[in-house]
This record gives sequence, structure tokens and C-alpha cells, in this order.
Amino acid sequence: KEKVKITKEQQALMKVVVEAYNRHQIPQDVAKKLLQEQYSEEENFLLLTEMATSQVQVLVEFTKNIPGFLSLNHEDQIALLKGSAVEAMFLRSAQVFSRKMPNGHTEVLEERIRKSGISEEFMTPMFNFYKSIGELHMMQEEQALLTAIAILTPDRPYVKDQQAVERLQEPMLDVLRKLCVLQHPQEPQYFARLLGRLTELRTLNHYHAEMLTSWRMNDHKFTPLLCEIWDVE
Ligand SMILES: O=C(NC1CCCCC1)[C@H]([C@@H]1CCCCO1)n1c(-c2ccc(Cl)cc2)nc2cc(F)c(Cl)cc21
Repeated sequence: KEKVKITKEQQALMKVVVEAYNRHQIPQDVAKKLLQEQYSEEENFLLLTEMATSQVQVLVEFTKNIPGFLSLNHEDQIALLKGSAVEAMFLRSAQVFSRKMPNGHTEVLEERIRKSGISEEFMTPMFNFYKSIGELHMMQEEQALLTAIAILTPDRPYVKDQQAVERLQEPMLDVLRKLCVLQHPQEPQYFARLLGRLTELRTLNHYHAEMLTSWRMNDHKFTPLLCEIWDVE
């Protein structure tokens, strides 16, 4: 049985990505806000657009710290950010939802989100994803690497030099694979399950614009940054 070993370079790569991920947290805790009180549909929509806007800014800062990203062709940097921003937002929402909370808090959180104004039809796919992320009990290293791997997806629309993106994504996949083997020796399929979540994330991509425009309220206002990043307005 070959001994899996993380090399010095891979340790260094992981350290850079995890530190960048932890440095760029979402400012105020949206879960705490939602647990404190029940907001109206308009207030929930405003909360989401504010949180999502600040998350995009955080995502850009995180991405700039991914080794090699700033050496990519500039149009490709934009294409990768635009292509992954919604997935990163759902991935972060799933991680927030899956955090260990005092008894009953997750149920309150789920209830508040179900009543926040999102159309019924999107609840099942969204919460199925949140629960499948929760079942993985991901470590922060795995969360950071998975987010970096999602950003460095070579086949996003409009990416010209896909090979250059693959050359950045592969080392991340290698170190994540080794980390999964070392941290979850009883679960040989754990790495494959993690990557399977990225496939599930892409399906949420299809829904996100409709989730927003079908929010139970009139006159949906988006920030200019969200209009850029999300296919709305
Ligand atoms: O603000 C949210 N998420 C931010 C986004 C940036 C990163 C941090 C988390 C939303 C809030 C939920 C209440 C209604 C207003 O939206 N949200 C979504 C969500 C995301 C996309 C759509 Cl279209 C619909 C709902 N899922 C969440 C799961 C959670 F656990 C928590 Cl705490 C909040 C969550």
C-alpha cells in the first residue's frame, strides 16, 4: 500500500490557500442575523444582495492569492471569476448552513430561509446541496481547496487558455486528493464525493438567476456588481 505523502511544496501551496480563505471571511455573520429575527421578504432579498455583493469582493481577494492566478491572461481571470462566483456563493452558504450550531438552531435557520421569499421549487435542490455538504464534515483545508478548485475550472465560458488553468487546478486537485486519503482513511471514496459536490453546484448555477427574479416581492433591485456577475437585469 503506497504511503501517501504531502510534499513540502504541497504543504506550502495548501498554507497559502487556507490562509487566504480564512483571511477573506464574510464580514458580519448572516446566520446570526437570521437566527435573531424573522425578516420580511424584501429585507431578506436586501440581505442576500448585500451579502452576495460583499462575498464577490471577498472572492476576488481570495482568488488573487491563488498561486499563479494573477499570471493568467487577464480576460481569462475575469472569465474564471464570473464563471465561479455563484457557485462560490452557494458553497459558502452551504458551509455556513452546515456549521455546528446549538440544538435547534439549524432548524430555525432552515425555516427562516424557506420563508425568506425564495420560490418553493428551488428549496429542494438548494437544501439537498446544503445537506450533502454538511454530511461531508469538511475541514477548513478541504473547504479552501475545493473553493480554489471550483474557481480554477478550465471549461468555464470564454476561457481562452484552458491548459494554463488546468496547470493551476491540477496541483490543487493533487493536494486535496492526498489530504482526503490522509484525513479520511476509512473512506476511500471521500475525494470523489467532494468532487461530486462541484457537479451538484453547477446545477444550482442554472437556477440562480430565476431564484432571484422569482423572489416573492415586486421590483427586485440588484447592485451593479451583482448585475455584472449574476445574469440578472
Ligand atoms: O445571504 C445569504 N447567503 C450568504 C451569501 C454570501 C455568503 C454567505 C451566505 C442567503 C440568505 C438566506 C436568507 C434569505 C436571504 O438570503 N443564504 C442562502 C441563499 C443564497 C442564495 C439564494 Cl438565491 C438563496 C438563498 N442560503 C443560505 C444558507 C445559510 F445558512 C445562510 Cl446563514 C444564508 C443563506
